[in-house]
Amino acid sequence: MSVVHMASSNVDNKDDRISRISSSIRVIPDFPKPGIMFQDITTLLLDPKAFKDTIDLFVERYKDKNINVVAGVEARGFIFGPPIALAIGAKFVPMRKPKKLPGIAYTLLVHSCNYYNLFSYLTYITSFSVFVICAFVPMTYYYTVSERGCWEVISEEYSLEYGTDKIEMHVGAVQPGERAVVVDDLIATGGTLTAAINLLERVGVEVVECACVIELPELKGRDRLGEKQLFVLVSST
Ligand SMILES: O=P(O)(O)OC[C@H]1O[C@H](OP(=O)(O)OP(=O)(O)O)[C@H](O)[C@@H]1O
Ligand SMILES: Nc1ncnc2[nH]cnc12
Repeated sequence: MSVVHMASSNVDNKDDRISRISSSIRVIPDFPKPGIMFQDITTLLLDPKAFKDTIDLFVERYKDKNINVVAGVEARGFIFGPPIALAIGAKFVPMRKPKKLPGIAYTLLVHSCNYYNLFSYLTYITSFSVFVICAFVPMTYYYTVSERGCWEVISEEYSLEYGTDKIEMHVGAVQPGERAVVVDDLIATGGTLTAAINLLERVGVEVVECACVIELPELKGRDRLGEKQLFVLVSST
């Protein structure tokens, strides 16, 4: 296995926590596709000191910045985001992969995909009508009149180093004017973080910064974020 050396990026080079974090990340060549040097953070999680140092460095940066929301991108942002959110007294908002969050649009979609022949179609029409009367109307009332907004899901598509994907968020999870940090394990092309920023900004949230453990500078994800600040602990060289 070839070793990719990591160098500290945004944080103080003299902080010896960085070298421990850096050396705890395993690099796996040709995964999941030939040519990809996969940065595997599962080995960082096996080292409690490196894991704690990682969280501490983010907490030190964000604890006095009046952050209300830590948004974590599925899946690996769900590992680093929650401990940061708890430590700085912010809420954690999961940005999920498609069809994981309950929402009106997906309930209808799932029903329409399951009916193929005429009998089933009639059954579908009947069940759909019952669904509209029994569920849709109260649900619409629930999220428009009650102002909870919990059922509305918004999504953004994005391209990756090795494919395309989509992330989704519940609209009612955040409020206009709240201040957010978006957390993920790694920035490559910047597509994922850009999609997360777009989702939050569409509902009026101020994205203060993005925070990642690892940056792959060759893929120029930082450029894709434009003016948005990016804080990373280690950078591949
Ligand atoms: O900067 P980008 O080019 O957008 O790539 C970075 C994203 O890629 C990885 O996730 P992946 O999509 O592989 O999903 P996973 O965490 O569910 O494995 C990583 O955890 C980031 O979320
Ligand atoms: N090289 C890489 N290693 C780990 N996760 C990634 N996501 C996108 N590129 C990646």
